[in-house]
Order: sequence, then structure tokens, then C-alpha cells
Amino acid sequence: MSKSTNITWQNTQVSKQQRQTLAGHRSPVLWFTGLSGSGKSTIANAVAQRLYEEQVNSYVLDGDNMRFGLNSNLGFSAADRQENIRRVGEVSKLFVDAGVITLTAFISPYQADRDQVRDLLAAGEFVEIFVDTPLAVCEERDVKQLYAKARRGDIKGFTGIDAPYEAPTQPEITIDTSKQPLSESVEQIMRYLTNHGYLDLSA
Ligand SMILES: Nc1ncnc2c1ncn2[C@@H]1O[C@H](COP(=O)(O)OS(=O)(=O)O)[C@@H](OP(=O)(O)O)[C@H]1O
Ligand SMILES: Nc1ncnc2c1ncn2[C@@H]1O[C@H](COP(=O)(O)OP(=O)(O)O)[C@@H](O)[C@H]1O
Repeated sequence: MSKSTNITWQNTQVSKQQRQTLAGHRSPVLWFTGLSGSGKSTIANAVAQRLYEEQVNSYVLDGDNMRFGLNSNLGFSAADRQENIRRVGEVSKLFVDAGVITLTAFISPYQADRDQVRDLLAAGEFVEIFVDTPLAVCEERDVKQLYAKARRGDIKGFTGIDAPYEAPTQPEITIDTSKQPLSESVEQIMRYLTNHGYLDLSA
């Protein structure tokens, strides 16, 4: 599908490993996936806050925000969501290369699209976090009143209502925000990062 020809990959003089050594930690992507209102942004931002307090560089890429800029020409058809996630995957890879822990909050409803991002990255760099909050709870929250609009038929193709959400088959972490408070989710993720050596380069 690439239209670019006659191009050659240029290696940078300073490597990813050197940037990670400078930062003092590894730089995975923490890929949050789940329904609208499941808690992706809230948890991602709380983890970013916690990492900041631990003096760890991180950055949150948020679905709504990316659609204001880089992805403003994309809608919510299956093809546009696929392209959305492909671009976010490529951007995430750059952040990983820069040595920054990257937290992404996108519905990313298709397993194949998430797997494509996983394949783009090195082993262990993609941590899939399934925010498995039941649809009924997301709809009850209806933070942006979008579920109400979707039920009225004012939005077509809304995830969970009349567009599919494919649950991850083998996520590294699963969180149900209807069963655990935000603080517990943050601790669960911090524990995972610590136990798997992401925050300690000597591990
Ligand atoms: N049709 C439809 N389906 C789902 N969501 C919709 C739709 N239209 C607008 N929105 C709003 O867009 C946010 C989801 O954008 P994403 O980029 O994360 O979606 S996707 O990964 O490409 O599926 C989503 O934000 P979150 O609530 O943060 O998930 C909604 O606010
Ligand atoms: N335990 C919890 N963890 C995370 N969010 C929660 C929790 N309980 C309630 N919420 C609320 O659920 C909403 C989730 O919205 P948001 O983070 O924007 O979801 P998403 O990014 O998945 O669309 C927020 O209003 C948040 O305050």
C-alpha cells in the first residue's frame, strides 16, 4: 500500500537504548482499549500523573485529541478507524523510540488493528490494557451524552450500540472500573510495570 519509492531508512546517531538509558527506564506503549466511557482516558491520565511523581517521562495520546489534528480527516467507518489506529501506532512507535512511556486511549475496537500495532513494535513494547467496563455502566455514565444520541439514532455506527467492539483475546492487563476504584487500577498497572522490569533498566 506504500506509495513511497526510492527511499532508504536512515539510522539516527543516538539510539533508542541510549535514550532509554538517559531516561533510566524502558519506554513501552500502554495501549488502553475499551468502550466509550469505560475509563481509558481517566486511568491513562492517572497513571501518567503517578509516573510523573516517580520522575518517569510519559505522554498520553487521546482519541478525541488526535482527531482534532493528525486524524481530523477520519470518521468512524471501519476503514477510518483502521487508519486511525494505524497512524496512532506509527506515532506511538516514534514516542517509544524517543524513550517516552506512551499511554494511548483509543476505543480501537478491532483485534486485527491492535495486533498490527503490536507487530509494529519490538517484543514487550506493547502492553494491551483492556478496560472491560460493561456497556450498561458506560451507558449509565454517558459522560458526553453520546450513548443517548446513539440510542435516539442521531449518531450512526456508535461502538457498542450499532458498531462492533472486539474484546482483546490476550490482554496483558484487564480492568473493570465498575468493580475497582481508580486508585486500584493505577496500582495494578504500576505493579505490572515494576514486576516486568519496565521501570528499572537493571532488571
Ligand atoms: N460513532 C462513534 N463511535 C465511537 N465513538 C465515537 C463515535 N462518534 C464520536 N465518538 C467519539 O470519539 C471517541 C472515539 O475515538 P477513537 O479515535 O478512540 O475511536 S476508534 O479507536 O477509532 O474507534 C469517543 O471518545 P471516548 O469516549 O473517549 O472513547 C467518542 O467521544
Ligand atoms: N473506577 C473508575 N475508574 C475510571 N473511571 C471511572 C471510575 N469510576 C467512574 N469513572 C468515571 O467514568 C468516566 C470514564 O470516562 P473516560 O475516562 O473519558 O472514558 P473513555 O476515555 O474510555 O471514554 C469518567 O467520568 C470517570 O470519572
